[in-house]
Amino acid sequence: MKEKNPWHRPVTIIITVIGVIAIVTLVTYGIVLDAGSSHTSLYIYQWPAEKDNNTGRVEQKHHCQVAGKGISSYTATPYKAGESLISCLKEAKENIPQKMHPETPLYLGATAGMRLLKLENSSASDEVFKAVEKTLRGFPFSYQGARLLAGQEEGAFGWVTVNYLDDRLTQVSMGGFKYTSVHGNESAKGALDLGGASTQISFVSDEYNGSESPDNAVSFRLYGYDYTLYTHSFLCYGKDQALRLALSGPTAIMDPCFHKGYNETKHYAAVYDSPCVSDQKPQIVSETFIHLGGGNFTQCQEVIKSVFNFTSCRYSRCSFNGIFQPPLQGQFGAFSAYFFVMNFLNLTDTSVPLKTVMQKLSDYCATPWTQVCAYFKHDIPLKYLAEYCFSGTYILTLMMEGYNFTSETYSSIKYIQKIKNSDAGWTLGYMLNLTNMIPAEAPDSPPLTYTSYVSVVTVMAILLFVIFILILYSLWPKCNTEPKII
Ligand SMILES: O=c1ccn([C@@H]2O[C@H](COP(=O)(O)OP(=O)(O)O)[C@@H](O)[C@H]2O)c(=O)[nH]1
Repeated sequence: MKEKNPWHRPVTIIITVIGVIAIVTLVTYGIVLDAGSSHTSLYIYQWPAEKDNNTGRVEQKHHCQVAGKGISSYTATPYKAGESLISCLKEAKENIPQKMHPETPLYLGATAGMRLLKLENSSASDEVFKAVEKTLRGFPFSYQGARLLAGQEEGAFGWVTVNYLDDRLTQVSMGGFKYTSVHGNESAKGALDLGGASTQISFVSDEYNGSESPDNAVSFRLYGYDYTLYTHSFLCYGKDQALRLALSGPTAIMDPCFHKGYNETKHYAAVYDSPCVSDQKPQIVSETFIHLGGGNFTQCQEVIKSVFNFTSCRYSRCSFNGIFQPPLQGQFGAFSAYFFVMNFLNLTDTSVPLKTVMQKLSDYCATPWTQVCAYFKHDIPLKYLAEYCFSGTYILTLMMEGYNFTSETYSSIKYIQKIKNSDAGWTLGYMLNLTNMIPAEAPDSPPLTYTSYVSVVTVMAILLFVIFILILYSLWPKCNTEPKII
């Protein structure tokens, strides 16, 4: 009889061990599309399958930016809103193993652009949603719906994302000794989100329990702690709509928020075709106007202040437009356009005194347009480049005048784009909520990141393998052993 190859057994063991690793490191995926006013982004999240529903740390695996404008811009040709998503959905197919496609939840949430479209033309908004749904259903994922997020949800889920990624929600227990690392109101971080059409502020305050202005309250129980979050979304106060608010009115032509030398002929329709400003359209025959830059930060601040209403407040305290806001508390993470703008302006360092930040922005606004263009035109589209003086001034005015930050509390704000490789924004919080991934009660074991989890499993598997080999070696029949004659 042919003698068995002695290497068969180790090979079998290696294959078994690899198989075990493959099973225990199975990954679950989720996809969320953020259909914003200016553009749509697709995010793929991943987490260890076996930690589903527990403390498994969800991480962003992939981000795809849909080409073109936001879905709300396709009112004339709604099917194109659906088609615009195809290339990112194809990318998602490539980034998620095929066998996982049917169990990968797919969500789309639309924000302020679609809120405005719904106000303006509800049937057009329905058509866009239908087109988008048709495309999403055509992909092999588990379609979970395309819907309009309320401003309050956008704010609250942004807050959940920031605090989840920052590990500010969990209670850690180690070696039987349970201690609270960071938790509750004292250490939760506020969230400031600036979009194109709306802006959100969300934070917990010891002085807010939801009894005053209950519409601003969202309550959660997360990892054993109760939170009553204050949140408000200001529709029309995203940076693109705020620019329209600032441009509208008789003083629009010489604009201090644009650089000196900026001179563009623009259509009135492009400014006024939004429900945020449509009632302010001037009664003039001309279709166009000349937009001239004045490059003056102080005057720009005055123009921007005029888009906020500080006169009426029926609560104990307000931010602006008669909206209640409790006293600011703790640290804040400012993301989305807050980051894009301040990063471009090189002003993300909030340890720099506010006075210096304002001086730098003032110098930037005073830079002639020809000089700005010559310096940046190869890297940044001119339309965006022209708006950074306005956007930076808007951000500082919104924070200081609108939300009541002071030169002392300005340093409590951190401009952030990503936390641990995941983008800050509402999408992760939305998915965590819909997949019930954050337990109401505290878990027993400390959470591991996916990478640490895989590392631990791999080290354990290698150890097991080494032990197997050692046992095998000790039991292996020794070929050179002399046969004993009894
Ligand atoms: O690299 C970028 C990407 C976006 N934006 C701006 O950030 C805002 C993002 O708005 P979005 O459409 O995401 O949000 P929504 O209005 O729906 O809240 C828009 O003003 C964009 O022009 C930017 O300045 N730089």
